Amino acid sequence: MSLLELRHVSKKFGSYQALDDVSFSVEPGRIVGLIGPNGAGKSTAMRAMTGLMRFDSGDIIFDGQPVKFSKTKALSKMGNLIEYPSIYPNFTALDHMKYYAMDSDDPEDIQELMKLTGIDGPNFGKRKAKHFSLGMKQRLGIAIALIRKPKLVILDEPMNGLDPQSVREIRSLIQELAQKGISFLISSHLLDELQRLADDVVIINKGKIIRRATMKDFLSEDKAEVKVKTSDNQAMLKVAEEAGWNAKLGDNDQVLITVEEGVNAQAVLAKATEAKLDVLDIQTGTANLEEHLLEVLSEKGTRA
Ligand SMILES: Nc1ncnc2c1ncn2[C@@H]1O[C@H](COP(=O)(O)OP(=O)(O)OP(=O)(O)O)[C@@H](O)[C@H]1O
Repeated sequence: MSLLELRHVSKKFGSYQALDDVSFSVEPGRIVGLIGPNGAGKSTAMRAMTGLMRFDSGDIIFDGQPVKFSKTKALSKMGNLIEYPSIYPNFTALDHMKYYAMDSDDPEDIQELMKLTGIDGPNFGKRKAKHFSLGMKQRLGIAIALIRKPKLVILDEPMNGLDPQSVREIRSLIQELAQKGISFLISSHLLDELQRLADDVVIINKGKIIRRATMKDFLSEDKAEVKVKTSDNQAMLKVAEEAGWNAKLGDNDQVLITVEEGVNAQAVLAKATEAKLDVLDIQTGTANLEEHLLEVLSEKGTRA
């Protein structure tokens, strides 16, 4: 059974359709990336599924129970960092943990949790939150979200504003927690990061889900391409088109040619040489998440 399931969820703000028949699920122990351009409806969907916002129609089921606006029993097993837990400037990390544990009927062992999330180290100690870096606050936020022993943690842009070292640390923390069986639903603009982290992707645009897949399947949908840079890319494009190949100009001053039978780097090189073009660079590869995502969004004619 899915841990979280959205079934045909819709939400309008006035006449604006922010969520339009949204359905997707999060399976136990999976890290799911919720991806979409600005204004796509990611935060709205996250707020609906945590009971922070009313939705107009459809169902949201979490851990076997319907999610309704206002607190429900189910929500105690959902940790969310959408609306940040208040961080009090004069509290230490331990003060925060004690304070939020009081709120819970069955809190996780605080010392254990502080160790697990790395907020028990010398950097934290007696230091007050007003002196924490963004990365430290993010760790503390995750630790607070875990106090209620959640089965699902929802993170809206968890890597925002973090330096590369903190991004790495938060990534390994999430992976470690997922291995312990906690599911994550994460929205992020840092697609490289999601590519490394997420098991599944859900793509939303203009309030509609346009794709649900495992990250592996989503990336492998993308066809391999020969990426070639020559002394005259317009001429190279013409050569490729005359050969009947599927080719286009790429963003990065390259000609991109889809690999298919008889079309590979060697064949491209041969054609370029025949046309007396200097090949400056040639490589074969698949697009990354960002490139493939842009392609999917434009395919649907909904690119924002
Ligand atoms: N309370 C609100 N009242 C009116 N419109 C809203 C409200 N909240 C969100 N919207 C609109 O709904 C749409 C979806 O917003 P949402 O914040 O869910 O997008 P998002 O995918 O999270 O975007 P971003 O990546 O920019 O955070 C936007 O057009 C936004 O302006």
